[in-house]
Amino acid sequence: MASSSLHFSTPLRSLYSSPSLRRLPRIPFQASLFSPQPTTRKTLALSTGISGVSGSDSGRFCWRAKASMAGTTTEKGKGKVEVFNSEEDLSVSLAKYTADLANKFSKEKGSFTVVLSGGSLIKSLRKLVEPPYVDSVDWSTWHVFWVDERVVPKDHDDSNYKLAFDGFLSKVPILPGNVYSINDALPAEGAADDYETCLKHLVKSGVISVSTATELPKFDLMLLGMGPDGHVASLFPGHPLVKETERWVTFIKDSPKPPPERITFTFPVINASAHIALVICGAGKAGPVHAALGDGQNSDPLPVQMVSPEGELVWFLDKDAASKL
Ligand SMILES: O=C1O[C@H](COP(=O)(O)O)[C@@H](O)[C@H](O)[C@H]1O
Repeated sequence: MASSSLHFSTPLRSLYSSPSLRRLPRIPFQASLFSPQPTTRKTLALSTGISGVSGSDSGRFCWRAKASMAGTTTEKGKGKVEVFNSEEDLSVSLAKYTADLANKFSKEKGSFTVVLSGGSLIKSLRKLVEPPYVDSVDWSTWHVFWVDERVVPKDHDDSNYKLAFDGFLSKVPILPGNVYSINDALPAEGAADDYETCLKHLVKSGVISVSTATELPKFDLMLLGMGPDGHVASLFPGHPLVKETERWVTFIKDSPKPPPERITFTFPVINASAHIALVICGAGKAGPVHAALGDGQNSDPLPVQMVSPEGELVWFLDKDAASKL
């Protein structure tokens, strides 16, 4: 198959050349991150020292949209929400969440498929490449994908691959052949086609699970960021691509956020996921967070409001991002 993984022309590519597809990745944990906590207000409850969570998580708050509901689950479709005192606390918890899921899936099926975003998410993954996880995770089972990528060379500063490589992938022993980056030698449309073909091959070979409900690829975990305008992946508010239902991977040439040319997973694929972590920090993102998790309704939902996985949705928010809740 002519996968983008075969086309490593930059120095970085040589690190990940693969006999078959273009890949790279690896992790473990799972658990009761969201053990029931007493709430003190009807719509917003903050508590610390959640049972079953390590001391390093002591800065985490537990927020529930509906205090009347049992457990920590928010309103149907909105997922579980965790609010942290700081981005530092969030990154500690995100590392444990990711590592535990990797461990669970690796034990169950011998592999862990994880999808990365670009942007600030990669910095928030930094605890995963530190002890204890850097040594305890079985990185050999990891398969790494990107929910979106900018159509630039892999060694370009705008490349989501480069961002992930520099901040994460270069620090852990994920197998180069298990890292699936886009073919940066192709134009946007070709790169999207190529990546979709790559996914289809991996579904056929059993590397990526399949949703029995939709027959779409079902990734074990998607780690999504969100822009200040409420975009996720490269699906922007008001852009027709948010309504794409046929393609698994598509392209955009008029991204409102530079660079203009990108490829992106579509919502049907995003929402077929077994787990999605929405990782959002900063006061500049409080508006879209409020639109998604507050009590109000908007007739034209932001892309972040269209994230609704088959499986579990968990919001990892710092207190600034949650400040309007
Ligand atoms: O352009 C992009 O932006 C979003 C959000 O980035 P952030 O820096 O505001 O967290 C990111 O999730 C996406 O992958 C990226 O291509």
